[in-house]
Amino acid sequence: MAGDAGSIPELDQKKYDSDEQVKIICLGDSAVGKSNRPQQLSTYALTLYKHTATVGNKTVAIDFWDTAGQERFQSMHPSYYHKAHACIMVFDVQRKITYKNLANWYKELREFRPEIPCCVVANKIDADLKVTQRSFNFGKKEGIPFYFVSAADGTNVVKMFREMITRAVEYKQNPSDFMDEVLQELENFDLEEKEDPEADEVGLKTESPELE
Ligand SMILES: Nc1nc2c(ncn2[C@@H]2O[C@H](COP(=O)(O)OP(=O)(O)OP(=O)(O)O)[C@@H](O)[C@H]2O)c(=O)[nH]1
Ligand SMILES: [Mg+2]
Repeated sequence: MAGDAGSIPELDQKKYDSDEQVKIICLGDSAVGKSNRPQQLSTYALTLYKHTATVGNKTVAIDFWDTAGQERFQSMHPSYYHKAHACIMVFDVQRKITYKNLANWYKELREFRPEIPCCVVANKIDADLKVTQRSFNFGKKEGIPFYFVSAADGTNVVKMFREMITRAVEYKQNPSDFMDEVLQELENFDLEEKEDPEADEVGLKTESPELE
């Protein structure tokens, strides 16, 4: 695959310029449950979960971007953030450090995407339901929505995804980010096809799981 990355349609981020395509990214430490799958040696650096939803009277295709591996370096490749319309930040209620690290993830997110909607997800509540009585203040000041979730038993998962999809679509229709608009303008001028420089580094996998 190496050397021919420009021909991988999934990695062509131009598609996110069209009205019907939305990109939502997941951030958070390793093993917080972003992908909700048994621990495995990561073969793929990047997985796109594909989903379609109806928002208003429009059908929208959503790509959920999920990575394995890069989180260990506490930093993501800039292309991960590129053109993202919303971000889901996940921590594990059983591991305090993953909650503390949200601040780092949020800082990096805002460097690349200053205005996109985001939320905080407290995952694995099935392991200890008492945590739902605790209050987690991260993001409160900024008004970032917070969800108690169990990816394992499905609690709040569909609700969270639905709300994030709606917010992503709203953001796309009405970006509050001045830089977004400038970049969009610049891209309209850039008529040349370019090779995707980072595509060599990722193994790509796409999946279409049911959200409900
Ligand atoms: N009890 C419980 N375990 C969960 C839940 N979600 C995920 N897990 C478990 O947590 C472990 C890590 O889950 P992953 O989905 O691999 O976590 P990740 O954040 O995608 O990790 P990386 O891909 O390494 O970044 C696995 O053993 C999952 O089975 C949950 O809601 N409840
Ligand atoms: Mg994962």
